[in-house]
Amino acid sequence: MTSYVLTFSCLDRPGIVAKVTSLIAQHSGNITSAQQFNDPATGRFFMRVVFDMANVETFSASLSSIAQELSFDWRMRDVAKRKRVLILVSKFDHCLLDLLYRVRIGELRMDVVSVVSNHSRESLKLSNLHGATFHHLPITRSTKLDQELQLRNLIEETGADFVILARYMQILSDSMAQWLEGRCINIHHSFLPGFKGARPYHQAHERGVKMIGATAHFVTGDLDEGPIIAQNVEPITHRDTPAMLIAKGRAIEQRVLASAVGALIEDRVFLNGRRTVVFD
Ligand SMILES: Nc1nc2c(c(=O)[nH]1)N[C@@H](CN(C=O)c1ccc(C(=O)N[C@@H](CCC(=O)O)C(=O)O)cc1)CN2
Repeated sequence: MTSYVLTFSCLDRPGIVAKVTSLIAQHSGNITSAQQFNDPATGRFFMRVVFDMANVETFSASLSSIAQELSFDWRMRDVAKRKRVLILVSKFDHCLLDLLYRVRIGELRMDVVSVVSNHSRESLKLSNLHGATFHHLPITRSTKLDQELQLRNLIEETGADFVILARYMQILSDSMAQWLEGRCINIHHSFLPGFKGARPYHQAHERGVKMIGATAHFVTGDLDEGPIIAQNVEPITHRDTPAMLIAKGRAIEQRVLASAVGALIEDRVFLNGRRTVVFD
């Protein structure tokens, strides 16, 4: 018996759940988890179903015809098939190392196919990458498009399902962001929409806020504007200098990114226009 996760979304109407769950039962499947959301704002319906089934081929064929009838966009995969992830990092490696540690202890069940940086491995003092290959792709304003072409080739060669910007401090071009639509996420070191840009902790200190946070979001051509997947905050005080905010922020960034990556690789995240649906 194999465990599968099926995710789909479509325009909402009566009978969708009944059709899909009956089809699973007709093919001797056993549903072990089911979550759904009807968005009154967009009229869209979202569902994630995990089920055990011996022979999925005939089920998949029948589901295709229902999908055509209900014009829904669906994906299904064997739960045991691990997602392949490429991680981009610049100078600060705390989010990268946290993800690699969570993979090593089995918390994040994914394969890190490559770690890519615009800085050299020596300058990053990156010792143990737990088996992931490292690629140094330097970038300047004049070499940006060439560098992005190298990055595209690497993403294709490694068969990465997702790209994670784990404090990668270069802005991806519109064409690169478009090519990676729905499969590239970034950890921004502020509670968006506040303090976009490269130096959010200094902006936060300047503004005198009493909470700082971090935001994991899909990457789009609009800087720090992509659909949000996860956020978290922590209180700070007038005693916190920008350097102390940067230090306090590391742990927030790490847990917010890990939460978003976990949801992504378990197919619990749906794009819903400028927003997301994230099932527990
Ligand atoms: N197309 C996108 N690319 C990136 C996004 C995004 O949302 N869309 N997020 C950034 C990450 N980021 C904040 O989270 C960020 C990174 C870099 C900058 C910035 O101004 N960079 C300067 C250069 C800075 C440097 O060299 O240190 C620049 O590129 O001119 C702002 C925000 C990752 N990419």
